[in-house]
Amino acid sequence: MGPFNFSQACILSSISTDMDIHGKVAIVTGGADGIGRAIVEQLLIKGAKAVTILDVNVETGEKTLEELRQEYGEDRLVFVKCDVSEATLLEAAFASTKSRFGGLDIVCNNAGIGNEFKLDLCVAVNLTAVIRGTYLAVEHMGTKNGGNGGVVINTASTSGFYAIPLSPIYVATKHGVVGFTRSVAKEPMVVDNGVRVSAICPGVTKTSIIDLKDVDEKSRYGNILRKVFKNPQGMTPTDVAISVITMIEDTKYDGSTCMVTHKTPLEIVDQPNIVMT
Ligand SMILES: NC(=O)c1ccc[n+]([C@@H]2O[C@H](COP(=O)([O-])OP(=O)(O)OC[C@H]3O[C@@H](n4cnc5c(N)ncnc54)[C@H](O)[C@@H]3O)[C@@H](O)[C@H]2O)c1
Ligand SMILES: CCCCC[C@H](O)/C=C/C=C\C/C=C\C/C=C\CCCC(=O)O
Repeated sequence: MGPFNFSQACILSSISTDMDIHGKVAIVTGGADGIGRAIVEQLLIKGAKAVTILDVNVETGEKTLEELRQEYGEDRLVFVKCDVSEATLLEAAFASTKSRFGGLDIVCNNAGIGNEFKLDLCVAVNLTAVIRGTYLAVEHMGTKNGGNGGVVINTASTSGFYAIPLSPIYVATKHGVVGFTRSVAKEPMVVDNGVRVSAICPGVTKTSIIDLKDVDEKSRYGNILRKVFKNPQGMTPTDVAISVITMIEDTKYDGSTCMVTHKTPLEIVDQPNIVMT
């Protein structure tokens, strides 16, 4: 008898099928702007019945709501002001989405900030809220909880795979999302509830986050980081969102952490083959 192997012990017990987004209900955190907004739009293009945007930025959220409603219809989109770092607000937003639309099928835990000089907030938004949002998704979509199962896509980053000496805290949160996603995707309680969990790990993407506007001039490396991100080569938010849609639809991506950059198309990044004994 060989050594105990956690991965083998957690063999997936349910067989999942590809998802048709048409008619589905989704939540996208950080959906007011950038990559989140592009995910919302791609879900609507794919025929989602309804999408709830959760975002802390009311001005941008309402503008996005107005613009996307004009394009895709009044009844398919809701904006809920929600700071994802506040557990009670996040819980309430999941509950209200489910009761309003009669179900929930897709959750994109995407909200994030680039300002690592606010340590507690950076961890709360980029990591803790992703963990909480994943378990809320299981609670609301799980087959053992009266749901139909569903898909969770967490937004990590290519910086979830390697070191960036000027941004250790941001990088730590993204490594956290990668490790959490790989693990929770195989957690028996999650698998048995028919919920597929994966992470998208984009490289540099042209959004407001890379302006690092709220980073204090006096913070260490703040100005250098702003220079690094000035006129970068990078993807558009829509490039990333199209990859997210592929991951939602195709069960090939279940439990995966996938990189996409302006140089490489969507690609599964496997964890090192280390057997825990
Ligand atoms: N842009 C990039 O180069 C890049 C690369 C890799 C990963 N990412 C990740 O992609 C995700 C989306 O970032 P983006 O580039 O679209 O940035 P963005 O700033 O354009 O969008 C982020 C959205 O999240 C919202 N948000 C921030 N804090 C929040 C909170 N506490 N509660 C609710 N909403 C909140 C913002 O208001 C904004 O609408 C983030 O997790 C980011 O770390 C971005
Ligand atoms: C190189 C600086 C990394 C800065 C991180 C910063 O604090 C936060 C940035 C926020 C958003 C950008 C998101 C991800 C960056 C992803 C990859 C960086 C790739 C840099 C490179 O390899 O050139």
